[in-house]
Amino acid sequence: MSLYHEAADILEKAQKNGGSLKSIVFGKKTWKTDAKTLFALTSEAAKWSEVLSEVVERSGVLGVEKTLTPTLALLLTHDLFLSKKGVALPASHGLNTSISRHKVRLSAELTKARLRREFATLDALRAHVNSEAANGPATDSDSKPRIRHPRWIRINTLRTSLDNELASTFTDYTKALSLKEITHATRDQRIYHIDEHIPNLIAVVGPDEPTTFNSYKQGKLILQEKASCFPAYLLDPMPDEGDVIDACAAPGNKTTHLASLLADSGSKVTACEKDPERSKTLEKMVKLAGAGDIVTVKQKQNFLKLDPAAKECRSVTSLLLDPSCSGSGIFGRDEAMVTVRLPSATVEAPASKSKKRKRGGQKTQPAPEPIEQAGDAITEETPEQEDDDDAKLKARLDNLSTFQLKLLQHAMSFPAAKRITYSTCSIHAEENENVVVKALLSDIATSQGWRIMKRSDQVDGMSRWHKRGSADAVRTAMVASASGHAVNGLDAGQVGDACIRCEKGGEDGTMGFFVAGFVREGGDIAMELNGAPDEASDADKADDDGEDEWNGFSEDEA
Ligand SMILES: C[S@@+](CC[C@H](N)C(=O)[O-])C[C@H]1O[C@@H](n2cnc3c(N)ncnc32)[C@H](O)[C@@H]1O
Repeated sequence: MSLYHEAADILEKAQKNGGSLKSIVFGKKTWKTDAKTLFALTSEAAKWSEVLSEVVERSGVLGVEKTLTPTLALLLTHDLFLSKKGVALPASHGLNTSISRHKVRLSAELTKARLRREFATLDALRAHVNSEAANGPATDSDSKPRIRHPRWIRINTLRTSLDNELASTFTDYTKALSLKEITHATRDQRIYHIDEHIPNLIAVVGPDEPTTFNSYKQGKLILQEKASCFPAYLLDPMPDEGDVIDACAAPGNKTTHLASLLADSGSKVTACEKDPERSKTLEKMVKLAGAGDIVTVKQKQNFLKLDPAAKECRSVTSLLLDPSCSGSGIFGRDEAMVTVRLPSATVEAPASKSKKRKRGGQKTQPAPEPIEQAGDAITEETPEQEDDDDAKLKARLDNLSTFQLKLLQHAMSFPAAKRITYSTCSIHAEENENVVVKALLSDIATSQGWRIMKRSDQVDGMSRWHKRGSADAVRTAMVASASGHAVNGLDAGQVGDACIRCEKGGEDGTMGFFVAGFVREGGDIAMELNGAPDEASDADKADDDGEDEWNGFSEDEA
């Protein structure tokens, strides 16, 4: 398959499923073309897709060229006019000739498309297209104002304070009283909003790139999605109560958040990270955030192999568990605001309007709606890999949730633990409510008295958060687990209400996210300290066997 056929495949998938280009390209290892080349071409073509679809449709080439699918025509037109190297095929290649012989007609349509948009030169149009891709168009396809995804910035109180930053880094910014002012801001406005749920978190919009701020470079500001701040805040580690483990820690956003919550308390955080490369990033992040005195990084540490009965674990009263997941709740920085719009297959050549036909096996269909992939920088997990079919997705979710449950049960086996948070940036119930219900019904939970942290027992900002877990998903998991209709004496509605969800995109300005808290009343040492519980040994054994381990989507340090 050529570069263009593979690129067409990618764009069609992105357009059909709304998936991210990055995950489609890099989630598959069997491309014939170099993945970077494919990503470069498809992301450029996606940026230009609205203009080029118009050009291809109006030129009528699709009505006369049998070998060209709409997507191939768009890609080839892109390279013909907009790539420095031109079409990456020999001049005699069928695809090249099928587009090149319409160069004059296509060029005229490109000029008309530019003039309709009131740009005097192609360079001016290019600048506009690049800016729209970076910042998002001002309106949706139906001319409604587009919801902007804020940049969420956590003020690192280990190094600075909210007041200091507002008076320095954000001195040119105006305070917005509601998040809506941020999500509906115009592109040139500089505004901040102090979040009403998470202390020391602000939402920002403006033309400046926060990674260029000095405060960011000095570790005073941490770019962290709002939802990603929920787990440490929900865990609510009590100063002087005991120590905390961050079980799956890299790149370290939640680790440094925990450290800031525990500053001056005497309690310590142990951060485990299994992956060697990500361990280095974690170490760097902890240092930059000024959290080195509070956090001990255990590089290359598989959490499942940490012995809960070991002396170093006896003081651990809280655990934060944020394992690898499908990443289905997130969107990638690289494709923020990209719209994939493909030409309609039904367009006919002006000269032969009666000769309507299908091309390249592609079904004739109405012009597809643009798909927005709005997003912001996320560094903790890469976006979801595209699954070709439901069976593959199911298998992947089964694999992930088995691993996630194992980690959660291992966390429950720490003898002095009183609180655990479990979180994913997944939208799938399989990784969320299902795991929670299975964990609550497991032997380790029932024997050690683990319960769900009820909404009424949650820290203020989290009990006020409006979007809760799915009662239906909890009910389904209860029925599947043959537990009847209650867990911990709570019905599905109450367990669902104890779980917290965030929606991907929309007025909340969040990514798709899930978090649940677990508590153990009393929380006293409830087992023999010189022997790990059976579940832990089983987990270790499974890990040794290389089974049920998921390593798929955690490499993103971009
Ligand atoms: C979703 S990311 C964590 C993001 C992190 N909590 C943050 O907020 O920056 C999951 C991490 O867990 C690591 N991981 C996966 N399995 C692990 C295990 N068994 N033990 C320790 N780390 C693990 C992955 O390598 C990955 O870095």
